Amino acid sequence: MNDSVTMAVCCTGVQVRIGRKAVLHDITFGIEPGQIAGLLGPNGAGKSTLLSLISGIAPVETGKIEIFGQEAGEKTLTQTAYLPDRGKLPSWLRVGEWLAFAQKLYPDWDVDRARYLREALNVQLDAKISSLSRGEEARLQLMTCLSRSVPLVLLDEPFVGVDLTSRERIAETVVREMADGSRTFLIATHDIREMDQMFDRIVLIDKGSIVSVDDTDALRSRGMSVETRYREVFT
Ligand SMILES: Nc1ncnc2c1ncn2[C@@H]1O[C@H](COP(=O)(O)OP(=O)(O)OP(=O)(O)O)[C@@H](O)[C@H]1O
Repeated sequence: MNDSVTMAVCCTGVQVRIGRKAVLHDITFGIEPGQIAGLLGPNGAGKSTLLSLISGIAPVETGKIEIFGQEAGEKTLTQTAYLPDRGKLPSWLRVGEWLAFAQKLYPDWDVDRARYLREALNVQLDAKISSLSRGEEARLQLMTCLSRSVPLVLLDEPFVGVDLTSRERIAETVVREMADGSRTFLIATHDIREMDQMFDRIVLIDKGSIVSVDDTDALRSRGMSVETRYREVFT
């Protein structure tokens, strides 16, 4: 970890219990500004729980999470765009109506970027949200999230239900979106192959504990891909 820069995300000793179950244990890691980080691990590892805390919508009870040096919570909501794993869009609206609403809802909405993403992700404006397939709704949700010009983007399983070629196209689109290095991304995903080349850092988590944090340059210099590292740690 580079101590001379203010980290985009800095988690220190974060613990979470849900009921009697310990879900996160002593989570400590950092993501530097401009990095694209993958949060990877098996089902039930604690990825969604951790992302919701980093997003500021759920309170941190034990430990500390800082977003660009500020404690995660209400004040950092304007700095993060969060795509939750089970988010739902208002089904009674048409896509165009939803996007017009989102533009008013989010002061940081970037009209040009939204137009570019709508075309790149092939989002149809006149469809009713209730009539969208799971993959079409996932693309609309991703588009909504990426159209905001916040410095930190948190994506929880952005590709669920999305077919292979769309996934690859979205990965390319997301890369292009990310390429200027001005924004930091933390992405929880099981689609490691499509994202392999994008990650600068991977945070591997299992049973609520961080198992490893690796910079992908260092992995690649050892001849390892993200996938081979994942298999090494988890099998
Ligand atoms: N509301 C809840 N009540 C009880 N247990 C919960 C609750 N939410 C999460 N958990 C438990 O916390 C653990 C972590 O769940 P979480 O959804 O964060 O994992 P995940 O890594 O995102 O999993 P997946 O890859 O399957 O989406 C799981 O064991 C889950 O059963």
